[in-house]
Amino acid sequence: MPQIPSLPGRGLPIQVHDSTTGELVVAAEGDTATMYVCGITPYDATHIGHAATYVGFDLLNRAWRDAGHTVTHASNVTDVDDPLLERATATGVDWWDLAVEQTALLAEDMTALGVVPPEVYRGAVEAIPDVVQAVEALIEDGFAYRVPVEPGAGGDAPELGDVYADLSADARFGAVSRLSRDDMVRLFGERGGDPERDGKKDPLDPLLWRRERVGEPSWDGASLGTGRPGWHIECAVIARDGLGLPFDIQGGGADLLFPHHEMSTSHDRLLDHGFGARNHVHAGLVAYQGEKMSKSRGNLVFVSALRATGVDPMAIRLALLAHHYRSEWEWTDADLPAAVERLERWRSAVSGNGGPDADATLAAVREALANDLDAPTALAAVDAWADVSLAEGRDTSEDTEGAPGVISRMVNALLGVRL
Ligand SMILES: Nc1ncnc2c1ncn2[C@@H]1O[C@H](COS(=O)(=O)NC(=O)[C@@H](N)CS)[C@@H](O)[C@H]1O
Ligand SMILES: [Zn+2]
Repeated sequence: MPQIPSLPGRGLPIQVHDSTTGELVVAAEGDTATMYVCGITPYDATHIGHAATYVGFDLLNRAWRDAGHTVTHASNVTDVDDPLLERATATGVDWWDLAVEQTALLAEDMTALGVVPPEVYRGAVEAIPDVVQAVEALIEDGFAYRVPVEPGAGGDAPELGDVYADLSADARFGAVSRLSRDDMVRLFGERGGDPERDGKKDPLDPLLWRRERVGEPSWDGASLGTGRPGWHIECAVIARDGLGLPFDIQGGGADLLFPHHEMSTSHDRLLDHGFGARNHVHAGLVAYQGEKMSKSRGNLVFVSALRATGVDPMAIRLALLAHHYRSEWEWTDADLPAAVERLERWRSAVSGNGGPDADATLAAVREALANDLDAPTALAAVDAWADVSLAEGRDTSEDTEGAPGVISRMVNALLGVRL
């Protein structure tokens, strides 16, 4: 757990951009601020896209603490899901070994990048008993139904069928993304859904429990029969159990708004008769070589590969912070040298005993972060302080004794950069 230095004074109430309304909202009203940030599907960890999203939400975590909130941050690892099984099969490795190894690599990379670890962190496999209970409750309430599995499916009592959520039970389905039905069906098909499956009441109905298939891992599903959890219900249950409902922020990259956050919010609404996340916040997707950095495309830049070159991970973090968390941007090989240079400047600027007054810079950084986590503006404020501190022949008589200490503690606590 990285130590977060205390700072003089207190930060402002943090406002973030809510994807549903497109407006700035106060991220947390109460003393305890709660956020669920979706974790990785553990293969191809940790690429720059993952890191940009997690550093983005780490800013919210840190700014919330500076504003006086107690933070409960929950997250998951999707350590069983079709893409993971497919990758394990394609590369001839055991899927569970792959999940364990990649989850450890993510943790190592996040630690190196100074990301504060979540208080609640659960794997899909570990959460299966809770998912089973939730799916049984949804069936009980008439909010879920079964679809017969194809002949030859494995497991006991295959006639029990796969379990799907009945979205018609949720009058507010669609309220999160506000997409057209056509867009929903298209995105659902592109991102792990099965709109064309026969026997479903509605093509958008999402899988809650997939019955055992020959060659696939499966677990005891009590009255559901053996099988494994669907994707969206996993996050709905881990968030509900880890944070309680409603929680303040559901977060992730922009590709999770639909279907994943729409569906998991719908499940929580049905499980808790009305609540889910108060607001939904999404990070812009990072591209590389002209396309979104993604596992399916394989155009990936890995944090661990950059670290292996000996570059300071704090420079990687600064390279990410140079872009607003919601912006879509392209990683280029020039990003890192620019960040290394900035890191070196900041380090030499705080190396003296005194320095220009730090209070105005602290206030400017707090104001920038309170305004939808505007890291680029915050970095510019520190750049300005460093420029004065490093200016040739400047008049050091106005120097404030503790200024460099305030700056380095602030850069650490609020930006997560250790100088
Ligand atoms: N190119 C990218 N730029 C920014 N964020 C990205 C990028 N690719 C993936 N992410 C984000 O990284 C996080 C993990 O992505 S993931 O490994 O595919 N895993 C999942 O989306 C699910 N395990 C969430 S429950 C998600 O929030 C996703 O939106
Ligand atoms: Zn999720």
